Amino acid sequence: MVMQTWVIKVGGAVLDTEDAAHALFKHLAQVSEQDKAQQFVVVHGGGALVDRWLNDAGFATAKHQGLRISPKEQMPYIVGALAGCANKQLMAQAITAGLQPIGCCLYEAGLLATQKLKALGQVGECVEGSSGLLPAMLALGRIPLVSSVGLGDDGQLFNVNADEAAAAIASLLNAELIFMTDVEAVLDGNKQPLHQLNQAQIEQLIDTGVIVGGMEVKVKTSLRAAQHLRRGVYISSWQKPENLVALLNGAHVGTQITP
Ligand SMILES: Nc1ncnc2c1ncn2[C@@H]1O[C@H](COP(=O)(O)OP(=O)(O)O)[C@@H](O)[C@H]1O
Ligand SMILES: CC(=O)N[C@@H](CCC(=O)OP(=O)(O)O)C(=O)O
Repeated sequence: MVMQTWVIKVGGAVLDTEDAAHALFKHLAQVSEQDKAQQFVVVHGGGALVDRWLNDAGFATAKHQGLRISPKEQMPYIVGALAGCANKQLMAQAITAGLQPIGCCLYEAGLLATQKLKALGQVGECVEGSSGLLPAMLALGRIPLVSSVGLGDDGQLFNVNADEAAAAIASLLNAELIFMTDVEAVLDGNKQPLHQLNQAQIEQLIDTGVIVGGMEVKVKTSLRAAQHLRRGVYISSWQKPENLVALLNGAHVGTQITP
């Protein structure tokens, strides 16, 4: 059987809406049950949880072009929130939805991390590692649930943006890539959904301040991934789990970022 692999990135805000992750995983469980030729890797964020944990610990936190500046002393909280709390809470939702997840971070998935830019502290970017375990997990019929915490070959911990982590994993597996965020689509200046975006349109929307913040990282990462994978990448919302099913069935919902 020729398997089609999907990397589904779920924004961490899904944990702040009761039952949202459970509903999303239930839809995924149904598709898995119906179509054995599709396999899934879920990559998750947790930015909102990191905000709360850092605030509770008395730290100020700031972002530079959508990336959280990550000083070394904040890493225990960042790693705890992402690879600990968010990962395990999502596992719980996946299990009760009927899936058999395996929680892990980028290292087990086959990616190493290196420092992105000195000024950003422990913000990492992915480089290919060795002997990733994702194919083995998938062959066992399990769903890898990957946090965006990275490790360097020198043992340093890194905070990788979860959109970038998902794109790196899609590239590693030559997989289809879907971003499930908290908006149904990328919106234009009049808050209307955009169904398709290419490089020139993206640059124009960023230059005019229509696409900002987390969405700027997401569309830039999507464009790079689409160009590398040589196919469209989708952005849709976990608030509409039926959209995920539609995308897995080849329908066109949300925003398609074209190479
Ligand atoms: N043009 C845009 N269209 C849609 N959302 C946008 C746009 N510009 C900025 N955003 C913001 O980006 C957010 C999604 O990015 P982010 O919070 O990083 O999501 P996630 O946590 O799912 O990765 C939206 O909730 C919205 O506030
Ligand atoms: C470097 C960087 O920005 N890391 C992100 C990782 C989590 C993330 O990306 O979470 P969402 O997908 O929920 O936004 C952060 O610390 O917020």
